[in-house]
Amino acid sequence: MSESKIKPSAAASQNGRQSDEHADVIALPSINAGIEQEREYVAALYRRLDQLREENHQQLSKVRATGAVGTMQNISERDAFATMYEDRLAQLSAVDDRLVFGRLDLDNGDSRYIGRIGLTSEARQRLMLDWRAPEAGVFYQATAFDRQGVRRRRHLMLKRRAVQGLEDEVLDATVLDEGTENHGDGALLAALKARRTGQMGDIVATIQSEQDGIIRADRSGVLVVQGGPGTGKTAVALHRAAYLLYAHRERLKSAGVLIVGPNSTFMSYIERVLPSLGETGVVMSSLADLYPGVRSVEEPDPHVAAIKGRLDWVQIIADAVAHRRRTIAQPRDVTVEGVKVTVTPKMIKRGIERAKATGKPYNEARSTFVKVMVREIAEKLERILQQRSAGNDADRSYLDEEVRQARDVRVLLNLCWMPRTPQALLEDLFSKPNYLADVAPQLTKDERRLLQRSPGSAFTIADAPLLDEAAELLGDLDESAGRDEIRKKLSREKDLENARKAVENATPQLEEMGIEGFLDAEAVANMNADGGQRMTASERAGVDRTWTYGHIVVDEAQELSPMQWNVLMRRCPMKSFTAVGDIAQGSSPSAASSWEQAFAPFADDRLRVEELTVNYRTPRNIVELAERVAAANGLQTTQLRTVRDGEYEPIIEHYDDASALVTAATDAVSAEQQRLGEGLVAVIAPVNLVGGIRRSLRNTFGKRLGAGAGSMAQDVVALTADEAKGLEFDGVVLVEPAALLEESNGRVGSLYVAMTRSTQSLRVVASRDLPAGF
Ligand SMILES: Nc1ncnc2c1ncn2[C@@H]1O[C@H](COP(=O)(O)OP(=O)(O)OP(=O)(O)O)[C@@H](O)[C@H]1O
Repeated sequence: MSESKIKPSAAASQNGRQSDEHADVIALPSINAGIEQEREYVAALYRRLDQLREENHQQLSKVRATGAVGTMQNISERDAFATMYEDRLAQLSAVDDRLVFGRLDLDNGDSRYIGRIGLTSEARQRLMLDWRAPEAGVFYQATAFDRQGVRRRRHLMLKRRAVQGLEDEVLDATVLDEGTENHGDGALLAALKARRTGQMGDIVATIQSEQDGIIRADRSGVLVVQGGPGTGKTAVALHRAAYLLYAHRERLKSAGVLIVGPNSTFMSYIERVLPSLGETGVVMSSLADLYPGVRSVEEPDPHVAAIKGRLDWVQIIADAVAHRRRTIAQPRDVTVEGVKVTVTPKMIKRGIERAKATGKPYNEARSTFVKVMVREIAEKLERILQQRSAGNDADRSYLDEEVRQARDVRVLLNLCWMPRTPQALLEDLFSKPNYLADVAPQLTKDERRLLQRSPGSAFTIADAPLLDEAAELLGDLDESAGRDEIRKKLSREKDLENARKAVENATPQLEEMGIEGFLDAEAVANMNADGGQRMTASERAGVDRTWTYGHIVVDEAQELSPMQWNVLMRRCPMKSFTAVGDIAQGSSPSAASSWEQAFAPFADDRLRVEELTVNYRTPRNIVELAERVAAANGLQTTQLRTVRDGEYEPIIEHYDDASALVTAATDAVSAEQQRLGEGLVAVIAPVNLVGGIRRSLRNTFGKRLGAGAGSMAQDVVALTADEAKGLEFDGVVLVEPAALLEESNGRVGSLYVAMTRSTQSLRVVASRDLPAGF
């Protein structure tokens, strides 16, 4: 370990709050410290961060240098520790930007700094609290009416590592007499007005009290966060994931947390938030990736998506699987080694019943069926052979294998109990109309016709939950899978035991390095599993369909179909969920009309609904327009309070000719960029126009045209209303709202979503009459 010590700053020593006897004790600046003293303290925090990094780095090099020698246990311990140091290094780097953001001064004279992670000095003096620690909660919760022992809350506003400003909220008036000034909510406003980058940022410095209550809410049951656009639902959901990982690290680190969002653009948009909060081990999945191993495409027909979303499929798939098992109507002869053996319907029925009685999934039970049938046929064959050889008792132990290999037998057993993959089962269902008709009487003839498609068609997002359901009932195709499971379980128990010992041995040293609680036996064992392939829990969970998570966070939850919920419920049998969304923004064909309805089949008694009511994103003038349009088209929205009035009035441009729209949209982007000075501008357009608009934007803006949510360097994007879901931009150009309304079959949800994506300005470009409410 390095010998460097953090020296108290001159300024900090002068105010004398802490003794200077120990070289590595850092004195806290006094309550009326100015920016210079805070800078000194912040610099000391960064020195400690750098020191920890250096120590981790050295440990990692040391561990790596030991090479692959020693016992298996030594090697797996070494790998586990290497992974741990790598993870810790990644965490220490990810929190570098704006490491600390707050300070609390309390009635009892104590001061606490609040930051992205907890830090202590080498002498175990607490330097900074993790924002998720129980004692840090008052930073977000204290108000002038309910001070909770807080005299003053100070926001430290950093750019990277540099303190750029301070903002004080004095909750105890006597502090004002000590010369401190009181300010409003400048830190929040500065965050809200900041230029958007195409990547969501964290809000850890300015979480509001209603949001904090949700973030720290109990883990059990289903917590639904209902809120209009821009109320911080996504932000709250991600901070809650980070909070739960901190508060329940033991359990969640090994089981993992899954975050589900609507599409891959959205997943990339939010992917940096958790690392910036010091958390890297979560699994992110869009609805398209719900079934590991199958990359599904959009479902082109919304009617088909609606049909496939119904919970009826649980029964349909069960019947479809059962239908693949059948007896024979008449006895059948099979030839083994030139001898004819008659297989009766009764024998097959007995075999099926015995296999079903194992309670195993279809493919796994099939091996019992095969075993039983092979034995019965072999016995019959043996009797025939005995008769032929007049009771001569030859060794006939080879007969089972002969029977198993016989072509006739294989054909017959496959006919009665065909091994099936989920993909093949679904392909059959959708390409064989009679099969579907047999097993899906719940669907009308027209509905079944809509589902028909040719074999080999790509699987769609709406198929993923059906594949999952089928996989659950079919089980593993590989007959040795059961044995593998047992082997894996035994070796895991051994891994866990080894890991426990390793962690115990290393704990004192780790604590000194500030890695307390960062590692548990379960996590080490996971790293050791899979033949030394170092997979973390999240990596394993992401590829394993049967993995069950400790908690699942679902964004845009109003869009999920009952079948999609069905998959997620299976992935978290504890039913520990955070689902955030807005019923009014629902646009998918299976969108829920109430949260109670969405969860009724799964968790109705464990449902808690919390509401967020302040729109932090969109200025008042744009929100009012969006709410007017929603109301005029029959959509009930909750009235939102807004934080800002809006500097720019919405502009509406009308063109006589639809052919002018592409150029008009391109010009509108330039006009918005001029109006805003700088910023990320998105064109949100009907599906049939967006391609042409992209081409035109490419001609005008070249490389500045970005894909997805945009980026710092790419400040122009063009998206459909669906793609824009959950994203935000400094300026929005909305093209032909009447067509946006039409393409979602008159449901105004998508148009409402599109209108509320802007943080600054909105410009509408239209050739047709505007929908009611404009
Ligand atoms: N407490 C806060 N401090 C700073 N910014 C905040 C805060 N709460 C929300 N925001 C910002 O408001 C914007 C909207 O947040 P978010 O995307 O989480 O809202 P949402 O409710 O999910 O919106 P939508 O339903 O429209 O997609 C984001 O830029 C977010 O960073």
